[in-house]
Amino acid sequence: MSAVTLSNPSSSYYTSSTDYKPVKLSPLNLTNLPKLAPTEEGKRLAAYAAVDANISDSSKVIGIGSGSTVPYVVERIVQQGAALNEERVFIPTGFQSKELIVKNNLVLGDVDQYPTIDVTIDGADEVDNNLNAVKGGGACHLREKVLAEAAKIFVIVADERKNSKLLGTSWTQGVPIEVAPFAYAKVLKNVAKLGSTKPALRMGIKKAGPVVTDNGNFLIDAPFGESYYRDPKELLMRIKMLTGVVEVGLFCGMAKAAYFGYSNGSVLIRSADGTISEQSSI
Ligand SMILES: O=C(CO)[C@H](O)[C@H](O)COP(=O)(O)O
Repeated sequence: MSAVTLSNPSSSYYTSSTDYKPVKLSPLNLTNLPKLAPTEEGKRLAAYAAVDANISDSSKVIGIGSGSTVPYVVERIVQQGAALNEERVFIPTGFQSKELIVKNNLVLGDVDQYPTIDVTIDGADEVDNNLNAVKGGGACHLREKVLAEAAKIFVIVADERKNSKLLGTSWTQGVPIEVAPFAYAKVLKNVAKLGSTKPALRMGIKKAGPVVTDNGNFLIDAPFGESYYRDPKELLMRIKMLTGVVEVGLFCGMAKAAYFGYSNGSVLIRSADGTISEQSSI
């Protein structure tokens, strides 16, 4: 992979800010890695950059999130070496990440044993300019939120398609809401009253009937108009107050940073303190 520096990125490409002045970080050295399709390349870049910057020798309890970018997170952690990883415990956010941990011979733990996690790295469906995220496209957001909240450092990794100014721009299927099964019809009515356009029970593919989460619950996808996404925290609180709702896939004010991998070989890093950094790769 050749070194790419985005010398003059269009501001709207990355951020709504017109005075886009990224801090340039030293390049990621990724020589001798197999070539991937462009989007996969972006996911791998984001994951590797996030692991390198956030998982150090002193990170002993690590939360592993869900989604298509997370296998690259585990791949990079494994590359840190068996000696370091033998001293670590890995906490999964669901079936997929549990499998990743076990198949890579990492030590499996759970959040009830380790209610304080050093670092959790997770994917997202969409992230806005203020690091608010929609999660739950993979139906794991209850455990994901517990692990994000338990973590001293919570970091999001994704490819460039997830980088938005405002939630609801690219992720149009709505806010994922985990609900107690017997209450789903009532919650559907009540999210509609809150202003959701066409909320729907998420149905299984290759399974008759609704998606059932790892916690035995159902999911509602509740789309909202643009104005609601301008204050995602308010929207989160209003949905969370509905009786029967177990957890809402809006993560507000939780992430320390989001790493977006671009198919041109660069990573954009948005931090909670407002810093925007850019890392190329060689
Ligand atoms: O929140 C999630 C699961 O609940 C995932 O992190 C999110 O859906 C991203 O998945 P992918 O990388 O496969 O698009």
